[in-house]
Amino acid sequence: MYDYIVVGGGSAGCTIASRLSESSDTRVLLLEQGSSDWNPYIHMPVTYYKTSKGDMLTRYKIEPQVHQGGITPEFVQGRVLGGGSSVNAMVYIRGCPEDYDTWAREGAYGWAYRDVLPYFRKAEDNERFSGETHGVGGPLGVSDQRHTHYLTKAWVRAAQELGINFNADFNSGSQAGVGLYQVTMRNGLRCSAAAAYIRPARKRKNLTVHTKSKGLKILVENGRAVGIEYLRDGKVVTARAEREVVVCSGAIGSPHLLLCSGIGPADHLRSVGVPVVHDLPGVGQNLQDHFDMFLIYELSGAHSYDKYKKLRWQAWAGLQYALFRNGPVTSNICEGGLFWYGADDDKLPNLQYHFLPGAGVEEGSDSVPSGNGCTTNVYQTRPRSRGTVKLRSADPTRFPIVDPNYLAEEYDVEVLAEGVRIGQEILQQKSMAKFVSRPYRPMEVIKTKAERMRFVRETGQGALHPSGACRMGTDPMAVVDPYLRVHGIDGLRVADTSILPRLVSGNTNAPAIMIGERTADFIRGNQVASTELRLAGE
Ligand SMILES: Cc1cc2nc3c(=O)[nH]c(=O)nc-3n(C[C@H](O)[C@H](O)[C@H](O)COP(=O)(O)OP(=O)(O)OC[C@H]3O[C@@H](n4cnc5c(N)ncnc54)[C@H](O)[C@@H]3O)c2cc1C
Repeated sequence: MYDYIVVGGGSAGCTIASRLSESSDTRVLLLEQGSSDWNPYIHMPVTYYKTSKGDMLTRYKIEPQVHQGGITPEFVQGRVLGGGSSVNAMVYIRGCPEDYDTWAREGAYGWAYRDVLPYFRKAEDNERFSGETHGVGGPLGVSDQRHTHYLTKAWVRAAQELGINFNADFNSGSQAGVGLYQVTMRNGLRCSAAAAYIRPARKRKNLTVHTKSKGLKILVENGRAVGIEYLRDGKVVTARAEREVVVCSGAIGSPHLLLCSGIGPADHLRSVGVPVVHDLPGVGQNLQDHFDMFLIYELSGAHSYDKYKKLRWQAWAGLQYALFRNGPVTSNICEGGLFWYGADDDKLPNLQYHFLPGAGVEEGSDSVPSGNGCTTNVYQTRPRSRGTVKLRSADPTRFPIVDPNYLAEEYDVEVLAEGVRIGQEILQQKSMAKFVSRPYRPMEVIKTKAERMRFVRETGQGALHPSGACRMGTDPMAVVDPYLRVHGIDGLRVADTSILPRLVSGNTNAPAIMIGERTADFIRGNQVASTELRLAGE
């Protein structure tokens, strides 16, 4: 018997399990379907792209995308202790203050920027920044890049040559501008949620971590979650929770687990033969994701990390890392960042760029024929398109039907087309022009908006930031309330990126960890920090 069962050992789940187990009289079970994070490719920053080989990712087969001519782009999620934070590109971004203020205005009371900022700071151990916006001494190492490629610096200069301001801190509350990302690393190693939160807690007798353990069904008795049925070593076992079950199975895993447990839209559950435990129409709705465009270039020489594909360069970089813990092995590759404006009707930057001095690094992106390339990717930070997660079958070991419904809104295509235009212009500036021999994807500088829009529809793919399918709020379609308690079921919370009412303007790992910190505080009754939190009827 446990007090709390946390289902899913990703960014949010590791944070919650660690925080709850700080009280030695609290018994916590953390279940993770993937393996433990033993693989060295997780921890050496530059090898993060290698985590995509093997079984550290769940590869969802998404539905044919109606607004992309029926193609089915890649859609992966972390499947290992640490979840996304163990396989991601380590870019540390929180979104902008207005994201959270919008959540609060729309019914996620108590989640305004001033409410969430203390939790970003609580998590953070920033190497360079301190003060009102940043935290020092928290579990999550946030560092400057130990190695920045000269091509990235050239790209940062090129953006400035186009009239874009330099921004030294994208998390200051003002995103606009170009600069270098801070990264979730400590001492030249990845600082995943598992490394930051679980590793220091592993010795606690009151924390049990079961990897290779997949939650199949939340057990509900008399309207209260009392435990979980899960698969371990080929056997179905049951664990009971005296206080709460906290679902942290990620943007797809969490709605999937609720649906398999009979918590979701009643008609849909019946249609696949799942007995209805609680009719909650919003489960699986409101799925959103950033949508990435890749601009790939051939370089005139070995001016990028691509040269490290050769063994002799790898040996050299490996030696530098072994001796000094610095050099190219410490790069997260997504080094350069830019937030900029893609629509006249939006006062805030709504485009985010990542610059990679290399090609073919990210899921689904191409390398170049000469072997020496670089990549700019750009997504719209606040997409309007919405998709769904539904059950294919009542069998919880089968993948759900995931339809992100990318580009359903024409507005999204237009913003992205503008993103492509600006991205190509940056590469034409003098600081970059001297390194670039030709555009590779697309094959030329696109001249018209119509062609850019076609390029967006034909070549874009999800940016691996799915969110929103267990939306927080106080209206009938909301799945969890602002304390992240599932509406209508006692003793059950959902806490991860699936609760986002709207995607944040940027990468999603830091927000997931913030949600984890906040949830642990809610559970422990420390709700005073959110003075504005008022629930309808309370
Ligand atoms: C390749 C990649 C690159 C990315 N790059 C960045 C980046 O650079 N910066 C950034 O901020 N964000 C990035 N992201 C996104 C970010 O890492 C995720 O959004 C974030 O980690 C999500 O946290 P979470 O807690 O919501 O879910 P996750 O971290 O996905 O955790 C969910 C966990 O639950 C487990 N699980 C699922 N179902 C079950 C079940 N039934 N039983 C038990 N366990 C289950 C999963 O295996 C997983 O470990 C990236 C994501 C990916 C995949």
